Amino acid sequence: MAFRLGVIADDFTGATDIASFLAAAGWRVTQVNGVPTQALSTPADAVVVSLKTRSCPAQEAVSLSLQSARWLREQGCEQLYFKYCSTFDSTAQGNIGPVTDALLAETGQTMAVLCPALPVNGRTVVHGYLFVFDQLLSESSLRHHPVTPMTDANLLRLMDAQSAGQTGLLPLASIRQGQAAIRQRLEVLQQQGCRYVVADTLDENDLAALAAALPASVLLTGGSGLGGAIAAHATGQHAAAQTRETPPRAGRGVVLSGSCSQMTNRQVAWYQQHAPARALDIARCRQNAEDYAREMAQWVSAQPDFPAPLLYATDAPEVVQRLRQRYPGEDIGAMIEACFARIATLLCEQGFSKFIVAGGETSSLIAQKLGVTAFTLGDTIAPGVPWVRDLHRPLWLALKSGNFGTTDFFSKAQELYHD
Ligand SMILES: Nc1ncnc2c1ncn2[C@@H]1O[C@H](COP(=O)(O)OP(=O)(O)O)[C@@H](O)[C@H]1O
Ligand SMILES: O=C(O)[C@@H](O)C(=O)COP(=O)(O)O
Repeated sequence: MAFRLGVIADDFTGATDIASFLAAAGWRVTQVNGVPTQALSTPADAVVVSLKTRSCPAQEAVSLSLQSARWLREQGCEQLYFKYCSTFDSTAQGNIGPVTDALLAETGQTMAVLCPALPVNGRTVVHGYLFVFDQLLSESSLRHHPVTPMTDANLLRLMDAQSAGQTGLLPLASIRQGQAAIRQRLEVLQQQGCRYVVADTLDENDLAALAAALPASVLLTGGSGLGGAIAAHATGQHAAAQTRETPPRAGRGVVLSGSCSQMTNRQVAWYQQHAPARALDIARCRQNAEDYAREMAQWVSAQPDFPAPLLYATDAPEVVQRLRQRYPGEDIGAMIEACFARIATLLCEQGFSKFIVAGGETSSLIAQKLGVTAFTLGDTIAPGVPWVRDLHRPLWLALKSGNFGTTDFFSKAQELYHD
């Protein structure tokens, strides 16, 4: 069963993000979680594999990405797309570089394009520097990310540091001259020995120009912007008129926030004014994770009058930093993720059917521990954040990337419920 694009996403929020953009262009999208073991059974234009490989050891990320690539190609995928964060979230060791290198070796392609830009959410690339709205990545709140702090905005330097080859630039001037100039520039860079090409991108027109010009011989990597543009180029539509499923009002829900991004801090502060909210006590969680998770799940359960109480670990960068210093050498982030995942599992066992989750790592672990193996796409709450439903049961999730959505996001998600 041939299909156009096989996407390997390095976290679950990123996967639902790109799936929503591909679907918005009118493509049929199948989204599976983890390396699939069974053959594809439904016709699709794109298949998205969600992994949790952004911050795990590079070898593990490479292995899971290669297994996914092989499965996608066996199923008839024409072109691979490695989806990572629009803010290039990675460490000096990876995992964007090592996974890109492995995929190049696997496909026999000799060049990869790097296009994290997502203009609709303020991510642009100019002269190879990544901006978050009007701030350089390294001056934005992403410099304080608890797991992958981004302290350099130069994508060429970042890629050179974590990969085996050399990176060149496809400048805005070439992109704006159109297909011939783009291809010519790629050839020149190839002759100069570049394996990776950072694409400058300011707006949707630049993404469209790239989508039209990039040859099949180039490995596609980046954010959801280029993915959406490729689908739109194929269908001729940007926003296909489609009605998508939304969660029912009936059934209990919860908001679990494990992101410490600037936007999530605002969203948590806003939502605390509208619903019962409780902060995770990290010290107690550290002492006895199982008992503490049970206590928190009980607290959520004991708020039956509210459609979605909030539990959060979300905090300001200086608090996160202090916590790190207090427990040196401990992976506090992973411990908090595990606590949220346990709470989600306990609530699911009690019949909770709607989970609104903030944070990519947090969302990935929760979806894995809830045993969700495939999603079906629902309505979009904010650009890049759709509701998704477990393909096999009436369990709904809204998996929000740290920095996506407006201040009232958690309420906006619930405004889409249907009677
Ligand atoms: N108060 C806190 N102190 C330290 N780490 C935290 C705290 N709250 C959350 N974290 C961790 O920070 C990380 C946030 O990453 P993630 O869930 O991907 O959010 P984002 O989408 O903002 O990147 C997770 O590993 C989470 O467990
Ligand atoms: O591309 C993006 O920005 C998102 O899809 C994404 O991957 C964000 O990651 P998190 O902020 O860690 O959720």
